[in-house]
Amino acid sequence: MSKIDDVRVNLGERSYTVRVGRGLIDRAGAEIAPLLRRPRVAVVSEETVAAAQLARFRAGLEGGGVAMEALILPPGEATKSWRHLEQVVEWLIAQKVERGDMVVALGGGVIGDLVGFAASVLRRGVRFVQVPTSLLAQVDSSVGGKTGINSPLGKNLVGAFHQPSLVLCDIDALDTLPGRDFLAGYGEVVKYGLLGDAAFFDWLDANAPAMAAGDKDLRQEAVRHAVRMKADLVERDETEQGDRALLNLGHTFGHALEAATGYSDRLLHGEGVAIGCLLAFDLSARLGLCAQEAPERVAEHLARMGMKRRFADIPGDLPGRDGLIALMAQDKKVQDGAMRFILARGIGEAFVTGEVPRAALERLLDEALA
Ligand SMILES: NC(=O)c1ccc[n+]([C@@H]2O[C@H](COP(=O)([O-])OP(=O)(O)OC[C@H]3O[C@@H](n4cnc5c(N)ncnc54)[C@H](O)[C@@H]3O)[C@@H](O)[C@H]2O)c1
Ligand SMILES: O=C(O)C(=O)C[C@@H](O)[C@H](O)[C@H](O)COP(=O)(O)O
Ligand SMILES: [Zn+2]
Repeated sequence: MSKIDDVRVNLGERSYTVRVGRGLIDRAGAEIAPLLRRPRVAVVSEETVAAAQLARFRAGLEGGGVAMEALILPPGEATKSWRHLEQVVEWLIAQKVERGDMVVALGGGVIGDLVGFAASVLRRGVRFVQVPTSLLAQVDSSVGGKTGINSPLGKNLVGAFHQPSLVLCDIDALDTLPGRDFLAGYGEVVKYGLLGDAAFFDWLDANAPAMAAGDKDLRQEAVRHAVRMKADLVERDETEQGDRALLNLGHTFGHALEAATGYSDRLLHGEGVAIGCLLAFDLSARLGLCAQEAPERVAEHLARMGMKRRFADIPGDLPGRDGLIALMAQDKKVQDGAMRFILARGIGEAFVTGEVPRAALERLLDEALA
């Protein structure tokens, strides 16, 4: 058996382990069974992931003596909706999932966020296991307990904090992930270096091309490192009263762009995050908070990885500057009606601030839209 990295998320009675390694789906039953009161689970996934990974997951469960029923939803961001939340909750009720039972989210961040939220409201809260199958879900969305759905007015505006009981990050699952989705997930990976770990950014600068090309040891190391960084922030600030907001680097811009593009495949979440991170560094340099060299390095890195980094890389029309600012004003970091941003003093040195003059924001967006 190849090496498994265990990252513990210490949150008192809500503590859990994130297991990172190869082959975890193939032995899902053995991994999950110790948590079960009876040997069955309710699995929610989506069509693309089910085609690629469900047979493996079912065999893995059965190998450990665990039976399953599955609900398969449509893929894509639009599934994080009221309609599909109702569908999941009603299906779980019809399956007679009890308070002591376990729900499993098998998929990317869309399924993890939706199913985690359904689990948080079902019978006032049932336990769930995250089996993240996208890079983004492995490094970010499966850890930390943020669950929810989108509103047409903004991303993740309806949701709950509900921590999983176990997270299984199977690096082999990434074999079937399309390249565009791998790079979108990489947007969240590089975010960790940018927000708080310049040495990790340097490591990514050297290793990310090989990682994207398929090197599994590098993938495992990147996932482990990112999960450890996220666990540290979540342990310090579970419900985002302070430092956890650093994980939102790039998201004030990115979420507005996702809403503006109708949560469609014009822009994936991680793509919006990458564009948003570059904007945050650009704004930081314009405000004299960091050297101009910092956004230049970020732009060069994203370009070398073949990632979207400008508004012009998003197909179709975008709203004007004021329309984008109106969408940004729905951000959950808004306090007393004022927007707050994650800016940076350099690579790896992000901080939260409410002090961004409106004129600077307008100039930034005008130039980005030109
Ligand atoms: N809760 C959090 O802390 C948190 C953190 C970051 C992002 N998010 C949310 O996560 C979502 C984005 O997650 P995502 O990028 O995983 O999107 P996703 O769930 O839509 O998955 C991306 C694409 O990859 C496909 N896919 C996933 N795993 C696959 C596999 N192994 N093989 C083949 N195809 C596979 C999916 O079908 C989909 O088309 C957004 O809604 C975002 O808001 C939440
Ligand atoms: O876990 C967090 O905290 C994050 O901010 C991680 C983000 O990558 C993620 O996209 C999160 O869902 C955004 O949170 P939101 O509160 O801005 O909706
Ligand atoms: Zn994100």
